Amino acid sequence: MRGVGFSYDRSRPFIEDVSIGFERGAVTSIVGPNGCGKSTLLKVACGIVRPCRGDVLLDGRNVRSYAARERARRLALLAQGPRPPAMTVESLVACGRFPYSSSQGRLSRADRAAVEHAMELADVACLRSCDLRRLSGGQRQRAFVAMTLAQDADTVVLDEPTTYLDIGACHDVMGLVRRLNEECGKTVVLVIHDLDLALRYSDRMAVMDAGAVTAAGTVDEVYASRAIDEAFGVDLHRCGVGSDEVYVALPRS
Ligand SMILES: Nc1ncnc2c1ncn2[C@@H]1O[C@H](COP(=O)(O)OP(=O)(O)OP(=O)(O)O)[C@@H](O)[C@H]1O
Repeated sequence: MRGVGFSYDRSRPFIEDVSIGFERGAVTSIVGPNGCGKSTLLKVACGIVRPCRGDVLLDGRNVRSYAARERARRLALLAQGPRPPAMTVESLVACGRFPYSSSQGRLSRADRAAVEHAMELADVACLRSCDLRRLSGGQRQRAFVAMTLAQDADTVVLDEPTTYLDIGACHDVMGLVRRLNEECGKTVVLVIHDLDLALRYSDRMAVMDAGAVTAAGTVDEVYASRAIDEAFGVDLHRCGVGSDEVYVALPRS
C-alpha cells in the first residue's frame, strides 16, 4: 500500500496516507484499538473497497485489476464474523474451491482432496455433516478458517480468526497459522486483539491508531518502539525468556 487514503464518508478521510508492505513469506499481525480502522485497512488491501488515493499492489499489480477468480487464487480473506449460512461444514469448506471450479460447479478430485486437507488442518473433519447454525461460535470459526484454507491462496488474510475461541483453541489456530506459513509457505496477514498471541506467533507487526499505521516492523522492533503502549494506553511488558516469554499489558500507573 503506497500513500493510501480511504473514506466511508466523502467529507472526511478515515484512513490517510498509509504506506505499508506485507512481507512475502511472513506472518504479520495488525493490532490497534477498537474502531481504529484495522478491518477497513484489510478491505482496502484486499481490493474489496477502492481507496480514494494511493496504490494497492498485489504481486506488483493493482489489486483491483484482477478478475475475481484470479484474485481469489492469490488471496484468501476471512472477514470478521461472517453470518453462518444454512449449510453443512463440508459444503462451506467446499465453497473455498469456487475459484477453481468448472462452470457446472462440480468438484474435481483435486478439489475434494483440498477440502479434506483443509478440514483436517482446521480440525473440523469430525463436524463435516453438522449444520453450521447449530455449532458453537468456536467450532463455526474453525469451519470458516477451513474454508479459507481450502482456497489454497498464497496469501491468507484473517480478520480476528480467534474470535469466540477459548484460549486453548486460540493457540491451536495460531499454531495452525504458523504451520501454514512454515510448512506450506503461505504469507499470512491477520488482525488480532490478543497482544500476547500477536507478539508470540508473528514475525512482523503493524500498529494502527486512528486510521494511521503508527509502527511496523519485526516483533522486536515494534515492541521496542512502544507504539503498542501508546495506541492502547497501557504498559506492555515482556516477561520470561525464549519460548517461555509472555507479554502482559498492564494499566498505566
Ligand atoms: N461500511 C461502513 N460504513 C461506514 N462506516 C464504517 C463502515 N465500516 C466501518 N465503519 C467505521 O469505520 C471505523 C473503523 O472500523 P473498522 O471496522 O475498520 O475498525 P477496527 O479497528 O477493525 O475495529 P474493531 O477492533 O472494533 O473490529 C469505525 O468507526 C466504523 O464505524
